[in-house]
Amino acid sequence: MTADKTGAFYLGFDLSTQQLKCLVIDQNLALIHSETIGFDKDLSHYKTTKGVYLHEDGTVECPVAMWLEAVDLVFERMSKHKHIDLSLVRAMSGSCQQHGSVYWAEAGPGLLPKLDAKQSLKQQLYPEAFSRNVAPNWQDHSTGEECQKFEESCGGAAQLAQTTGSRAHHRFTGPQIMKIAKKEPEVYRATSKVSLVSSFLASILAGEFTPLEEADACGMNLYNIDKRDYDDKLLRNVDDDTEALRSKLGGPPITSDKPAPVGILSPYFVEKYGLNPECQIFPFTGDNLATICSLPLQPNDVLVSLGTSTTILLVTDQYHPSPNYHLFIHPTIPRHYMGMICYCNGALARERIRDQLSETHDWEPFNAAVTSTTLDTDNEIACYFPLGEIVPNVPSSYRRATFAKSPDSQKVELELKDAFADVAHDAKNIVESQALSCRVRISPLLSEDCADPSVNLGDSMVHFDYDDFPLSEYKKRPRRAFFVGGASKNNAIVERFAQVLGATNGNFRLETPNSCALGGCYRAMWSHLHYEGLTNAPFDNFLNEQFRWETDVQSLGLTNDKDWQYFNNKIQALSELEKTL
Ligand SMILES: Nc1ncnc2c1ncn2[C@@H]1O[C@H](COP(=O)(O)OP(=O)(O)O)[C@@H](O)[C@H]1O
Ligand SMILES: O=C(CO)[C@@H](O)[C@H](O)COP(=O)(O)O
Repeated sequence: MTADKTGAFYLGFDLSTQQLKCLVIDQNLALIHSETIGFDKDLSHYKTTKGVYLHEDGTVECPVAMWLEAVDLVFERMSKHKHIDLSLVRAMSGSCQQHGSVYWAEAGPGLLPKLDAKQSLKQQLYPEAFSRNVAPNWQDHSTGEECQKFEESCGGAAQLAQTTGSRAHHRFTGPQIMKIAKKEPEVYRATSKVSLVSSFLASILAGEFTPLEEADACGMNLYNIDKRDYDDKLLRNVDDDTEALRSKLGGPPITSDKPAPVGILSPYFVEKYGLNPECQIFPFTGDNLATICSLPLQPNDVLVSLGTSTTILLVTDQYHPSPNYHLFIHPTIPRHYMGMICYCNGALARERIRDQLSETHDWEPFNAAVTSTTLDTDNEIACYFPLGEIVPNVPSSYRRATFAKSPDSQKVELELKDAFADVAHDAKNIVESQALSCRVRISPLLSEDCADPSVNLGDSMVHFDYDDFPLSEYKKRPRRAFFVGGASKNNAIVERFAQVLGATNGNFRLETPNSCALGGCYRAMWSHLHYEGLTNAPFDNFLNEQFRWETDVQSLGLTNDKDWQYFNNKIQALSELEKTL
């Protein structure tokens, strides 16, 4: 398994909420090894619960010293592994939980290049290097006031989304830094630099402070995506002295325009763990952004994650922001964006209906209803939100209706119902309406040339979230759809989603439990080869050619046009139904 001396290894990290993971791939993109440090288990002296400290006021934070220990521990374990020759590692990259921030003291950045391999990272950096011992975590929801201020400062949620790609969110770094500047002014004054978790880890590995990475910086509510610069109006929410804040943020973020290392691996790791002294460190990014780098996703491809929540990630060249989803600059494809739509009611809502059909929690009766060709739901539409929903942004609610086209206009008329004929209808309708909601929300993010010329939807107007659209907007179909997460194992659910989304170039299922760390490996490899002049292929083409299609994905075939068109009829009905929520 050890690569020969002419071979190469690439490392991809994932510093997530509950663990630090490191994956090793070889030059053929084959996974060689995966090492995990679980925070609660391996570093139990920090007494974290699922990697964090939870406080009653909604504050959620992580101990920075724990992350330093985890970095030493992961290398220590890998250096003892007889199948991995760490001297062959050419490059590293990776991802981290998004939005979290690390606060460096005046002395901090200066300590990084002086690390002594005979001592640990923690001994040398903690606590002197930091002005704060803990980093806010993305689950924090203590910044309500700050979020309100952010939205007011630029004219509301829609305007903030227009400028930064997202409306204000508790977890976003700008409101988090604002809270610290306001409630802990002495800490803020003592802070010389602020890192995102991603640039913190890159700084430790490179042995020097490295600026933020632009794609991850879009998760701060501070970065003006159009101007590709921090927005002074938004910075002023945190600090009137915007120049001082820009300096704390480490100057302009690193862009994806041309892959270049943020540094060479710190001699600390070379000496201590036998790594290659020429190993290049490439920018680290947020975990969702790295996930899209784990697949050969090209513009207009979508990744549908059917986990506890449903999350859609897609690559787009369309900057069409909305307060209901997020847009980030793409980490590796210039002039492209990653759209991210997070639904709250995914698997758990489906499970409730499954359990009404089966006391033993068996999916079979649910699946039989979803795939049934005799169960007539043609004129039914419904929403099932046992929890408050993000998309659309509504409180917990259930709505069922039958619908018909009005005889004298293009309008659709609904008749609200308390229940359908039986629960089997709910099973079919929940999967269809969840998928249809995804279809209408991704459409504005797909390129104009994704429109299917063979269909005519007319120009009646429909309303979703903050926008009115002509129905013709929904002629667009994604290129390819990739399904991941727990429910992607279920053929009935995945096939229905595939029909509704109507990808034109195929549907695929993946088994990628480590997708963000894998994305880091691929980014490290491509960046290294590109930087050394060994490839000039753009990231998406490079990965498309190298990707291990036979082993890493299962093709689910093409969507039948008629199956996709069947759902055209329900778009107006869904729009009308959502108006009643
Ligand atoms: N065979 C199945 N059919 C339908 N749903 C399933 C199946 N297996 C798992 N799931 C769903 O997957 C969900 C968990 O997804 P998973 O990706 O493992 O979790 P997470 O997003 O929390 O990492 C469960 O809540 C369950 O509803
Ligand atoms: O906040 C977000 C995305 O906006 C989360 O997706 C976190 O980035 C998740 O981190 P982990 O649970 O993977 O650590």
